[in-house]
Amino acid sequence: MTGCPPTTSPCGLRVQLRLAAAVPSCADRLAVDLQLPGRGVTAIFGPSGAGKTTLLRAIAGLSAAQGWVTLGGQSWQSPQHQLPAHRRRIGYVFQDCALFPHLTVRGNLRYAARRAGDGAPGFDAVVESLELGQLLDRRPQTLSGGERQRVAIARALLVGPALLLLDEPLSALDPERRHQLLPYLDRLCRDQALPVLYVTHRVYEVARLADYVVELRQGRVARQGTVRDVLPHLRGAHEEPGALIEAQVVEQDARWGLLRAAFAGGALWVDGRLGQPGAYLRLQVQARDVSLSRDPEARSSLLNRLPVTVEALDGPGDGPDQLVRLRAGSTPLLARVTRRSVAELGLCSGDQLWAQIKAVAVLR
Ligand SMILES: Nc1ncnc2c1ncn2[C@@H]1O[C@H](COP(=O)(O)OP(=O)(O)OP(=O)(O)O)[C@@H](O)[C@H]1O
Repeated sequence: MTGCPPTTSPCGLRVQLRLAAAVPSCADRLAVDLQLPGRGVTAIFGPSGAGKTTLLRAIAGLSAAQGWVTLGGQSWQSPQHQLPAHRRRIGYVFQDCALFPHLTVRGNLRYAARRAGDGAPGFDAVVESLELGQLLDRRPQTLSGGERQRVAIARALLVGPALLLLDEPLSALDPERRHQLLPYLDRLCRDQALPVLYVTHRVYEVARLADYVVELRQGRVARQGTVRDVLPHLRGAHEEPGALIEAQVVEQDARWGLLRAAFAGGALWVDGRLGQPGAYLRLQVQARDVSLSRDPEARSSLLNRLPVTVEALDGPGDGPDQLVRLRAGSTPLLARVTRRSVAELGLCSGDQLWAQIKAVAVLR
């Protein structure tokens, strides 16, 4: 990183930070230069040890990183001054949520509400939005993991933060509870007119929640951009890579229980129970659910076929499969096919093909 001050943007979160390694001969633990949107969810994605928590703590002023942090044109940190952590108007939800065990849920929330700054949401509104009314008289140790996380998120919101930091808020939960909490998080993040940084190492959570993505590796930014552009490049442990399509429902087929959702690269039929005409849907198509054909007339049981252009072929790995990067219009898509099929179809970048899509998940 250079020693130059970043150009400040009137809105958005500007972060240019460096945190030296404990061992002087080693590379910095963190060195990032980010210009992030002023609202919506930015996923901070990366494997264990990539520096995700280190980045959040540095932005919060909880570790002695050097550089600049500016939010909405207001400087929180520069080489000349450092706003202390408690004056940064941050709501921070940790992996293990750390509620006060001697206080009830109400007591925990009231404690946060007393620290509320100007423009903080009201107690009742937050309790309602996270459906905590039935839990107010309970103590944290009597709550499920998902309920505790909802309380922790409510507590962070009650402070009236200018920035919300969520550090793997679902990681301590089993898959079912994770699934239950995701809609709360989704709604909450969309309702807030503030930037949310959401740390995760799960591609599914990125696809579900994020607008913008920063991929970290070894304390450096490996990739950043809109979720649509970055998602097909993310590899989570035991997760199939895939692409994200933002589409609008343009037709309802009541007879067969289907909806047609259109986007710049074409249209897809999806489960008719998952939306209404006119609704905007976020769709995920996994690489293993996409096959390729050169024949525009190929008869098949698959309803969804899109004209695509081959953008690139990922290098073959150890196994028999290969990932083919495609574009449907301007929308990235990904197909997993066998290396044998790549050879038999003679696939090269620039080729125009048909993508046949076996399954489309409606994320929201
Ligand atoms: N207090 C510390 N002192 C020195 N090194 C640390 C400290 N805390 C973390 N590290 C190291 O910094 C690197 C980044 O750690 P960090 O906790 O930010 O990763 P992470 O991406 O959040 O990982 P995880 O997903 O496992 O939580 C790791 O190599 C870690 O061992």
